[in-house]
Amino acid sequence: MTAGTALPFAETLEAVRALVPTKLRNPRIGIVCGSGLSGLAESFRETVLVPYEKLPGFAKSTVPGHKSSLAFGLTGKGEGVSVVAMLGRFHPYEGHAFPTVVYPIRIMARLGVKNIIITNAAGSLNPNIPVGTIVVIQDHLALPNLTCMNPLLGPSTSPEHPRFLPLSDAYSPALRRLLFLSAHHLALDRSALTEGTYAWVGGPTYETPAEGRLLRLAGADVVGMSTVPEVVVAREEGLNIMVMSLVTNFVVIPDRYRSIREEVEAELAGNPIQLEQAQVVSHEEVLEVGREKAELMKKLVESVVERIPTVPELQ
Ligand SMILES: O=P(O)(O)O[C@H]1O[C@H](CO)[C@@H](O)[C@H]1O
Ligand SMILES: Nc1nc2[nH]cnc2c(=O)[nH]1
Repeated sequence: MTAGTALPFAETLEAVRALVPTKLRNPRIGIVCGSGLSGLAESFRETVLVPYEKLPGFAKSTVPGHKSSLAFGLTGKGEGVSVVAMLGRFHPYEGHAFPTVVYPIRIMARLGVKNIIITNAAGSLNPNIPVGTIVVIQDHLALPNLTCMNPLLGPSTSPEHPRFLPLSDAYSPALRRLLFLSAHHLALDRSALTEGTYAWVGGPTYETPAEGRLLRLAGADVVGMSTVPEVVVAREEGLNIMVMSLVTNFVVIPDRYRSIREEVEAELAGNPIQLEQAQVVSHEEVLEVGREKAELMKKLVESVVERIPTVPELQ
């Protein structure tokens, strides 16, 4: 789908009606599983998996660590809470146009979702936020949005949606509060969960040291290649939003560059030196940390989901 193409909402909703039992098809809570985090839906009960290929308007996720299905199910104690999870998302760098990237969010909203928990894997730009930390996002910095790469570009999708959407209040304080309460009830170490700002970049290349430094200087704590288009559209659809970034690696920002000139001059002077080699990040490393922290992320998400029905402003 490209900007301006009519979106096949009616067909997608009809497919959900045909494939998902009544009890599960109008969830109030949506979850987006980031790289390596599809396990967030493993503890759902009565799960019905709907492959994206059966949903008109959906693409296929091509990134390792992203499955391509919606999982409908129940979570929490007693009767349980009805939820839907995206096992795999679409990123612009895969070649998907913005309307495709955010289409599942618009579908969730039309199914009845009011609260959305978006997860991702991200690189840390902040020396005080080590690998393995979960960062609840308080704000974002989206260089693409500032340069005419905004998911809301193009004709308005509906007269009900504001053309000029404010984003200063995008991240729900009530949901974030539930996350910290959950961390307390799960007796999580205080250092396991922190607050920060997410920088969205296009990818698929990881940052150069200079780019990492720029984002850090601009106030970002973590960086990734997803999430912000989903947040923007979820906000346009009127959803309450919480974003949890799992830090899977450090973005390499050396204090100083390795100087080849110094090395050559030292060698010529008979005192060879070898300065530190630059480190590099890999998607395998990203997925590995996702596996290590999957259980903790799942417990936190479950605990937040269970508490949402108790908060009047989230209904
Ligand atoms: O943001 P998610 O989808 O979790 O994935 C993150 O991990 C991938 C890079 O390793 C990128 O897609 C980045 O955005
Ligand atoms: N842009 C970006 N995305 C990531 N996703 C996981 N780690 C990273 C990273 O270091 N940079």
